[in-house]
Amino acid sequence: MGGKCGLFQYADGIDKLLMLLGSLGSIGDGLMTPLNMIILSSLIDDFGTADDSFSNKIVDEYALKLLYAAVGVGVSAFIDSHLPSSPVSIRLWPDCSFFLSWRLALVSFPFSLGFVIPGVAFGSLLMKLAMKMKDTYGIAGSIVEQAISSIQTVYSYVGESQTVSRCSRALEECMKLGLRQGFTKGLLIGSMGMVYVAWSFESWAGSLLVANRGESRGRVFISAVSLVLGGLSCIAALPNLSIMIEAASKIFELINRTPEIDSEDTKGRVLAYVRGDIEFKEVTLSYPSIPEVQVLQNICLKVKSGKTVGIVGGSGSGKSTIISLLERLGLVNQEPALFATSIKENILFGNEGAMVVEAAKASNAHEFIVSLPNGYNTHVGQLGFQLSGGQKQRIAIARALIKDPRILLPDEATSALDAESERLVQDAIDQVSQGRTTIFIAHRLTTIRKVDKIIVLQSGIIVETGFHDKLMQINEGGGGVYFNMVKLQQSTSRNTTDSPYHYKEATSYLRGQYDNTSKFPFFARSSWQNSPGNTPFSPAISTSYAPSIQTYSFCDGDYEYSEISNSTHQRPSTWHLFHMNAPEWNRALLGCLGAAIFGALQPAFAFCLGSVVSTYLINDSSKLKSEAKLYSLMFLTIDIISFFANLIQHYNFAVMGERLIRDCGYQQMLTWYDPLLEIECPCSFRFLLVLP
Ligand SMILES: Nc1ncnc2c1ncn2[C@@H]1O[C@H](COP(=O)(O)OP(=O)(O)OP(=O)(O)O)[C@@H](O)[C@H]1O
Repeated sequence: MGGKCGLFQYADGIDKLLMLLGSLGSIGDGLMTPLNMIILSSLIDDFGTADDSFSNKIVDEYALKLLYAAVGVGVSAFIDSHLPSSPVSIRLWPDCSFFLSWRLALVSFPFSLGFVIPGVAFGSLLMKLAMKMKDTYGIAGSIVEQAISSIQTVYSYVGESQTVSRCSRALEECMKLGLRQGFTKGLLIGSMGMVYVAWSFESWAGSLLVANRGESRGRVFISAVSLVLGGLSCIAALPNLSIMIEAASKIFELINRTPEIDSEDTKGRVLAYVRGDIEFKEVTLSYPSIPEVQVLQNICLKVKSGKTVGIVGGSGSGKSTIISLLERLGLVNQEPALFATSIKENILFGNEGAMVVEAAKASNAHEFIVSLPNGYNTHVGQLGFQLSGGQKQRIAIARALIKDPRILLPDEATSALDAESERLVQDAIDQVSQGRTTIFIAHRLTTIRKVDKIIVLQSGIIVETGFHDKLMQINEGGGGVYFNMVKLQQSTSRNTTDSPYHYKEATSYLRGQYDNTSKFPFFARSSWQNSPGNTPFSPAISTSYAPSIQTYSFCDGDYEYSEISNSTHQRPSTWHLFHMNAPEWNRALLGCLGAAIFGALQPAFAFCLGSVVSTYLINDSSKLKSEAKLYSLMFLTIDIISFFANLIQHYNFAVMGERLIRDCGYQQMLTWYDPLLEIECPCSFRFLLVLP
């Protein structure tokens, strides 16, 4: 344990001292109940043999003993680790029962295991179910998360019903697991009723020991109490122990992991000055996931410091792979990732105290930044969603520039932009690439006409090299690869400009097709134009729809919708909420019934337990035995009732809870389509009704 691989491998001296103090405290804390038990056993004996001499003096004596025990335990508990049940106390319970009455402890020991075994078995089953449920809820959650983060795409492809049904399928799976979990929980807590079986046996066996063997009444009774409590402590502590061991092994696995590429490794050559010359010498590369495919084959490429190179080629030809091999040198991605902070912080990333405005001016970003209400302090939002693609790219260029890289690698930086943004970004790149080695990847071949060298890639092989005019002159068999790419792009761009079929119309057409067939009322009114989700992008259109907003309620599996004012919506009446809960009434009643029965068993159990103590004090041994038998039978009856009461209670509440979670999740999916509505989800009221 204390060795290099043990549980305490990362503990220093202070940690070990604290753990030692904690352990000592734990021993003291664990002594509390056995000490009390020993004191109480004497008290019961003295009470049983009491005559008129059972005076205040004896009472004072026991009160003082208990006070001393309490002070000692209080001090120990203060320095204890405060685990719900420390291993020390578990260890002391059985010791105490053996000390008080070894015969009873010996014969009753199997009964203690009787409720430890089902506890451990059902407990681990519950744990497995909980892990499965976590994964399944994770799937449902990721569907929602993905849909929300790409809400515009979901809208424009009319993917609402598909997304809702995917999410509800995942939630159905969660519900099935939840029901199994409820049933197992019922079995687990029901099987805890084995504690009554232990009581049943111990009160009967104890009566025999008192009547036939003349054992001390107090010691026999308290020995039985210790045995039961010892078993219960085991059950309470086992999950803690297993969680501790499991957590420790996972943490150590993480700490001990040796990454293949260690970014903190100081070995290797550190260049004092990067001139900017790049050379690929017969580079061949395969990705580990597909080792048989050579993504780059025998690449030889020389770029002199300060020169510009353009890499072109079809999709999957290996352009980005070349750039990936050169990363960390000043990269401008296709989709630049901005951080959810201000523009200034984004530009400064990795280089505090640099000239932000100069970098923004050089990247053509200054003008648009100062036109924003908060200028350089404008928050760009998560991943920069509050900025246009071109604006993001110009900020990314400023960020790259601020590091003053010798090598700049713009990866299709202008591929997703309109003509005006493309011009601004291209100007920025042209400006900042002056005096730096720059390797462009561009799908729009017009952007690399002026570069010093163009590399044409096909399936990871360089098939042509040269500047634009030279490559355009290759005319073998209908032209070279680059020549054909340029021609194809020219004709495609002409066709696109001539086409009257615009994106918005295409989208409206697409939605119209689906809207007619949609089975959800939501989608019937959910057109591109009046969609509240579309508001930020088309305010003029959406305001004309604003006064009338629709909402939905989920009732007996059917959707109702009604028009309400967007400013006022009434809170539903309590009766209405009860009515909405109608499908759950029978489950709620059964669950409450189970809970009430189990609750009622506790006073019955307390009565039986108290009666057993009184019975042990009877001097007539045959009466003692017959009464003890009666209470023994009563404990058994309590056990059986408790098992079924718990099963009924936990299963029915699980059914109810899981249905509510499913419905709420489902309702949530419908609600988030309309960010403006802020409908209070009716199911949340149902939750509130259930939770108390
Ligand atoms: N991480 C990876 N694991 C396995 N294969 C990969 C990985 N990244 C890329 N590839 C494969 O390597 C090949 C080259 O990919 P690469 O991204 O370099 O092409 P590209 O020319 O940049 O394509 P595009 O123009 O579409 O971005 C492709 O066949 C791709 O499927």
